[in-house]
Amino acid sequence: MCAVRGLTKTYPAARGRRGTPATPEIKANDAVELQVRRGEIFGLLGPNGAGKSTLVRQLTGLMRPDEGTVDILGHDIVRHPERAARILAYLGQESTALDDLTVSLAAETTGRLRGLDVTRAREERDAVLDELGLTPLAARPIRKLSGGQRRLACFAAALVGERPLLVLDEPTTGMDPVARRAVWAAVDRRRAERGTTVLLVTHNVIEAETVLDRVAVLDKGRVIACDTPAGLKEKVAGEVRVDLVWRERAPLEVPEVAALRSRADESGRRWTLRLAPEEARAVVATVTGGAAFVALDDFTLATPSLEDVYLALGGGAQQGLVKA
Ligand SMILES: Nc1ncnc2c1ncn2[C@@H]1O[C@H](COP(=O)(O)OP(=O)(O)OP(=O)(O)O)[C@@H](O)[C@H]1O
Repeated sequence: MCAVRGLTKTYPAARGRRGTPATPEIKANDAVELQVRRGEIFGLLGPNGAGKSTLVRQLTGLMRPDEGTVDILGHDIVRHPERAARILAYLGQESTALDDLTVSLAAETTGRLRGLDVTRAREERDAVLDELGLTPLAARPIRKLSGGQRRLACFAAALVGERPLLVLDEPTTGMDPVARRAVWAAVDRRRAERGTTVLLVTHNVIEAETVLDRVAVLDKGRVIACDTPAGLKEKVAGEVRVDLVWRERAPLEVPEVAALRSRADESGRRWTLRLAPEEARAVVATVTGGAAFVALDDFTLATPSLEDVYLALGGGAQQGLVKA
């Protein structure tokens, strides 16, 4: 469906103007390889600045790579970037030229631009607005909507005049749970009924875990892991996550607690530890008995989530985990 080989993109260095520092060149994508299968919901996960948006802008023909190839449904997108618009729908992070239109007209116009006749464009517009619960907002200009509503309206427009590949860059940012569910239901429905393939950029690992078939983790422009969520989780399967929430503060006067501190990620009253199962048992025994227990508000033990994988991989410290 979509094959990316050796994709490399470097943003050139910029000389600083008066008072502003110069910026060095940045290799935003470094020999990226990806294979997305038909009908798959494929995720691109990675920290800020990992190179996800740069990658999708090249896949969608909006930016030319320095090196490498992008093949989507047999089309060479690097040589023929204009073909991308015929085979994929792209929802970028930025607001679009549609912002000045009403929700209804944005959806209809997108359909018309994609070659639908007026009747068909209006039928699809009405169906998609209804599906996403946007009918009450149909007459409102997109520019005057809330952030989450605007995002949903742009998503709706992207769905009119169906394309076999949907490329969504952080589609649910700013959305409330009802809108998020509507988005994932719409994505799932298209995949089930029409075999639509979805490439999804996200930071939201918890959300991603439930919708993705496979995920590539990007860090500093390179793919450092690519597998199913379950496959990725196996890589940290030896670990258990222990969350300790203290009532007011950690009882550092208890030597066992003080000894744990260097291994904990601290966030307010919460300590998060990633431990081998037997260590986790020992920690639970310590904090649920004696002086530490008095200071403890809550604790949980959990098997690894995709978020743990993301954190384990995100630092780029475990590059040995790459799996093609
Ligand atoms: N137009 C640009 N000029 C110069 N550098 C850029 C440009 N766009 C992005 N970069 C740099 O390239 C790197 C990759 O950026 P990119 O936007 O692709 O990351 P991302 O993974 O999409 O991040 P985020 O999750 O924050 O959206 C970053 O270091 C960024 O600062």
